[in-house]
Amino acid sequence: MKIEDQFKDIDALGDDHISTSSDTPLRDDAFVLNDEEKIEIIMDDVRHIMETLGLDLTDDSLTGTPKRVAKMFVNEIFGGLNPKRKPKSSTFENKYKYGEMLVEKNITVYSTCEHHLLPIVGRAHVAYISNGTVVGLSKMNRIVDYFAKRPQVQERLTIQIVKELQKVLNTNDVACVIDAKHLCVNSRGIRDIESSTVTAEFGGKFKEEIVRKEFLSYIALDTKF
Ligand SMILES: Nc1nc2c(ncn2[C@@H]2O[C@H](COP(=O)(O)OP(=O)(O)OP(=O)(O)O)[C@@H](O)[C@H]2O)c(=O)[nH]1
Ligand SMILES: [Zn+2]
Repeated sequence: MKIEDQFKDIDALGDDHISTSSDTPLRDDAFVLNDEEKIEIIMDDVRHIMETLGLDLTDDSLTGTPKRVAKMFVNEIFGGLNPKRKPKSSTFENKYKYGEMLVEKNITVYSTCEHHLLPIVGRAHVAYISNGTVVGLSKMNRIVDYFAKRPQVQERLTIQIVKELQKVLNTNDVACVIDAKHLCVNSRGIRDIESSTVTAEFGGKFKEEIVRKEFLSYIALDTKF
């Protein structure tokens, strides 16, 4: 597929092409290969890593691992790199004139640290104040999951979720707090199993102290996983 054609696809999905610092750093040719082609190449790469480590890939427990890992990378844990997987967010008119903030808390986050390719596991709490548009609740879970399914740093994940919801809801009044454990900190390196990381992005009215405090009061008791 020609690069211009890929961009047509992405345009159809409503992605911006002016890359900003909160965008995942992608190469210009990121979508030249299709998913099947990527799986074939990654399979060879994983096999190479395993053989270099001295593993015997003829063992019946190991023989399927390269293909399994390649499929998992492309279709699952890094599936959110492909804009074709971006969830379509159904929105509705706020006919009932609900004027307070809506908070969806304890959204499960499974992501992958882009520095070590180890899991990030936690909870996202998302809030918005309607500007006349309402989004289906599950779409917020789907947006969190879509951006989580990329190599990530937690700061960028938090910002990407807020920016996407601001676009979907046509308002700046969106906030997200994520509390997550990074296995690169918990299971290796410093091996601090207790620590977790909190990141926050407050847009529009959520920058006002009183609004921010209300949001934080709703989630305060639930930052657990
Ligand atoms: N800011 C930020 N840092 C992260 C995130 N995930 C992992 N890191 C950090 O990225 C850093 C990478 O630092 P390096 O010194 O290159 O890696 P390292 O030698 O494996 O470091 P140690 O983990 O301290 O052993 C580490 O300090 C990680 O804890 C994240 O989401 N945000
Ligand atoms: Zn890491």
